[in-house]
Amino acid sequence: MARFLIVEARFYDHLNDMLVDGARSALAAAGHESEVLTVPGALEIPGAIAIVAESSQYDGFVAIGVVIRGETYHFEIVAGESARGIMALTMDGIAIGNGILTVENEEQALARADKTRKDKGGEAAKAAIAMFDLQAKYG
Ligand SMILES: Nc1c(NC[C@H](O)[C@H](O)[C@H](O)CO)[nH]c(=O)[nH]c1=O
Ligand SMILES: CC(=O)[C@@H](O)COP(=O)(O)O
Repeated sequence: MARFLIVEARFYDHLNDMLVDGARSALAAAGHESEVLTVPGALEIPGAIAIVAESSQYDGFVAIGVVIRGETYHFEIVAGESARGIMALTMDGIAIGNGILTVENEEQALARADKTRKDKGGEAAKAAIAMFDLQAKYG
């Protein structure tokens, strides 16, 4: 049994609830514990994981968020930089699954957040577990 922290950017409540539900279900199904930490937006997720990882309290992290394209270049910044930050932490050896949706509209987000459909929260949790398992074997 390992301990995972789900770091969620609570930007769209209903979509977040669905993604977190999928992540928690996948972690529980694999026999792992999970807690949830909420941050304002996807750009805060990598920094939050970096801070909490210093404490060594968790074995892995699941990043959860939703970025929906608006009218400006902001979408590219939030989508790209959150992924870049998470990737950098992954290369530092932190087990992370990236469940930040980067979509054109709410319909796309709903299909991906729903755990009976694309279940991207559950998928990210399974990726975090896979990276944790890899660390346990080779780390
Ligand atoms: N537009 C979205 C954001 N934007 C907010 C940023 O993530 C950040 O919180 C702000 O710039 C302060 O640093 N965040 C999302 O998670 N989703 C969006 O669609
Ligand atoms: C992430 C986004 O693109 C969105 O939330 C921001 O919208 P806008 O570009 O219309 O300010």
